[in-house]
Amino acid sequence: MNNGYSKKEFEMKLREMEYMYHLYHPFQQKMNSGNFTKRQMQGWVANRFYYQYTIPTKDLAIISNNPPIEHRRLWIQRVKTHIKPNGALDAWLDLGVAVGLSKDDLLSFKYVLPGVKFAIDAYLNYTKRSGWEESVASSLSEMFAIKLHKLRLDTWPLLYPWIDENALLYFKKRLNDTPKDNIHALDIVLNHFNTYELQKEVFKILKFKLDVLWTMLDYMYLAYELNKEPYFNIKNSNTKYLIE
Ligand SMILES: O=C(O)c1cc(C(=O)O)c2c(n1)C(=O)C(=O)c1cc(C(=O)O)[nH]c1-2
Repeated sequence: MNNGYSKKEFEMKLREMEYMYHLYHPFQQKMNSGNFTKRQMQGWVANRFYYQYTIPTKDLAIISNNPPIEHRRLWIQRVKTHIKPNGALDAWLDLGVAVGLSKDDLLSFKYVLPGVKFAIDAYLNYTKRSGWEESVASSLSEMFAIKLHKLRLDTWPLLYPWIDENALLYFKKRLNDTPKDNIHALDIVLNHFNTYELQKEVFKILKFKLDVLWTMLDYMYLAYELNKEPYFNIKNSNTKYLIE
């Protein structure tokens, strides 16, 4: 074992960590079962937009940490798929409009809860100060996202018929791009982290990322399920995180 897991075993161990994925968070489970109110859907879409918006910045931070040219070439594609015209970010803005928000609402980030922002910023800051291979490892939670994107595409038209089906394009796009992104990221991680000590580090990194995703939903649950947004108990606090 001191020599580390084989690539196959290592990948299996990483995939086993799926049980902590935000798929199993009660807020996400409520969304998946079709029981979200319109306000909860709006809250999720507006808060998640900050994640979407940060992802390409995070990918540029990875590139700024000097991966070899062949990896830079591939990694820059991730940035492009998100920020190009009619790319993933535009698709998420369309989703926002379909759930009753304006693009300006999303781009102002006025509904982003502080706890959600702190969690996402922690991810971005991690990639700014870590080696590029470590940061690539932190993207691996995306291996588990494919199931979620597919589930939303399959079930939302029935569960949430008030959302225009064309606005689900974001999930279609990610279903197309995520498998390619995952193969590249996993290839880097499996090759680079090739001793037990290094592999143990990757388990910690992936757990950190799972914590980021779970924590985002904790704060949304507090605000949109339990109605305890920041300063909720303070009279005249004039809180601006709530969506009417
Ligand atoms: O809807 C989801 O549950 C989900 C999760 C994740 C993830 O696990 O980080 C990503 C995405 N979606 C996603 O759409 C996306 O573009 C993405 C990029 C990354 C990353 O860390 O580089 N994660 C995710």
